[in-house]
Amino acid sequence: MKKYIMALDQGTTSSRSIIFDHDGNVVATSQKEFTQIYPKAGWVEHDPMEIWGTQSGVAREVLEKKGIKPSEIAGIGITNQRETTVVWEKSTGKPVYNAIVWQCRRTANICDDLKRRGLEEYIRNNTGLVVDAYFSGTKVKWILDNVEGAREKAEKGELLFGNIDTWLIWNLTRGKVHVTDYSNASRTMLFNIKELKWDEKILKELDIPTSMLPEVKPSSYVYGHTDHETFGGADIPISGAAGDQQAALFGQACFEPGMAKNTYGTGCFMLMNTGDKFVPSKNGLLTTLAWGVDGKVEYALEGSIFVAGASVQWLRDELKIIRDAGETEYLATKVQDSNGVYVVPAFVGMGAPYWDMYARGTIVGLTRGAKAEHLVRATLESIAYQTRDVLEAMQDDSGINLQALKVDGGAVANNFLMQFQSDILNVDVDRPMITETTALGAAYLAGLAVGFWSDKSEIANKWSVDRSFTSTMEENKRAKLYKGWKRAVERSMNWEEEE
Ligand SMILES: Nc1ncnc2c1ncn2[C@@H]1O[C@H](COP(=O)(O)OP(=O)(O)O)[C@@H](O)[C@H]1O
Ligand SMILES: O=P(O)(O)OC[C@H](O)CO
Repeated sequence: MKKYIMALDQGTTSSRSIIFDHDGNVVATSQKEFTQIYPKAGWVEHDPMEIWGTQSGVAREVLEKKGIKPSEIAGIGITNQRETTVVWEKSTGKPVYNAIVWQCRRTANICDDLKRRGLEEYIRNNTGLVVDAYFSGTKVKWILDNVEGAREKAEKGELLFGNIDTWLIWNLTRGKVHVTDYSNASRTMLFNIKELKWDEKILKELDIPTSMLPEVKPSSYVYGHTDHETFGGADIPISGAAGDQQAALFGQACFEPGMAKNTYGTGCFMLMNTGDKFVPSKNGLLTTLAWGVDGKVEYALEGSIFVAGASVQWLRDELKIIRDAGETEYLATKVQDSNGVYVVPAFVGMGAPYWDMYARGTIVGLTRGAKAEHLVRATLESIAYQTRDVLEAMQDDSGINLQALKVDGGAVANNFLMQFQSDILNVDVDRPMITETTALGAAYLAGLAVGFWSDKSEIANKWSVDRSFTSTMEENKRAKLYKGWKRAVERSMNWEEEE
């Protein structure tokens, strides 16, 4: 009897594996951080072999932890940091270069060139995305243009491209399956989300051979089975895949148009389900595919914030003023306010709604009395302010005023942040019982494909709230604080100069 679903959650800073039971409860978790590679300012890479090594390692470890047999797993759901680009050799499975991470800014000049050539509108209308170094398309071009011999091999059909979902499925099946799902495809800037196919015009403009691209499939679908050697003899169906932010939208049961969630991880990503409609944004949001389920695709509006929890890691790893992320809550509440200090964590430029590849981080409002606690508090507050920026854009684009925002991700453990978030939005913030909604969403997608769960309504019934945060801040104060944030953002924009 199959009792469980396994989710593989390959995030920006760690690989996680979580086992869920039929009630959607977490049975066991295993997690491993991996190396962040910063070869130059603004560049970010990962080692694809380390990604595979940590991810397959935690998958085996989580089974061992509870003595669960692979044969008890009904299906595996994959969810992943999106946009991060791997190119590898078809014959050997060897990457030709490190994975270029979504945060990496190295292709800003390729993007500027696309803009100069007047392609911005075409790209926005057909992929739903803004032209930015964030997405995979220009990263693939960079690899083909800069890695010796890569372009010739690609043209001979010897190289494959994939985001992390594709890379993991390729390895789990030992090179048998080269696929992606609609949600991940929609983040490449190469996929036409209206026609649901790879966009020939963009591929031509970026000089990317079609033979490198994975086949695009639904998000709840049996792509293949684990190879015998990967899971000690078991052929487990790999039956779900979605980009981590879309998976979180699914895990939060945001199945109806107008339902939204915000995930606080390395970055912060707010997505609103817009049903079967491609809703264009006039406020700097993205239009993206939420998933392909039940024989159709659904769309979402997205506000992507590049740095959220990562700024807390910066306090820990670079400034060394905290030892662990959890300490920030205590330190932030030791002071009344941020003492006029604003931190704008534009470490890798600014995403929605500003889209400035040349913005860089800044701290403003320092006085002689500014203490470490103020800096910690201002860092947490910056996460909430950025969220307000995208919420305002989203309400305007969708014409829907949110009554409550569902939240999830590692940083929602921080009660100060959640309260300040509600205060600065003047919207209730609902934290669910299970905050591992990214993994849960992937598990649901996988479970639906193999009949472990029957339909979306069965899943929707499992969602329950842990704690609701309601604003207690006066409107005057809210407006004053937010005005200061907008001024601070202006100071950080257009800072880095093109080489
Ligand atoms: N109590 C906390 N307060 C603030 N930030 C936190 C807290 N706990 C974790 N974080 C932040 O949350 C992030 C981890 O969340 P997670 O959802 O695992 O991210 P990801 O999937 O992007 O790797 C880290 O960037 C970390 O700094
Ligand atoms: O790894 P996370 O959770 O920060 O998510 C990264 C996003 O998918 C990038 O688009």
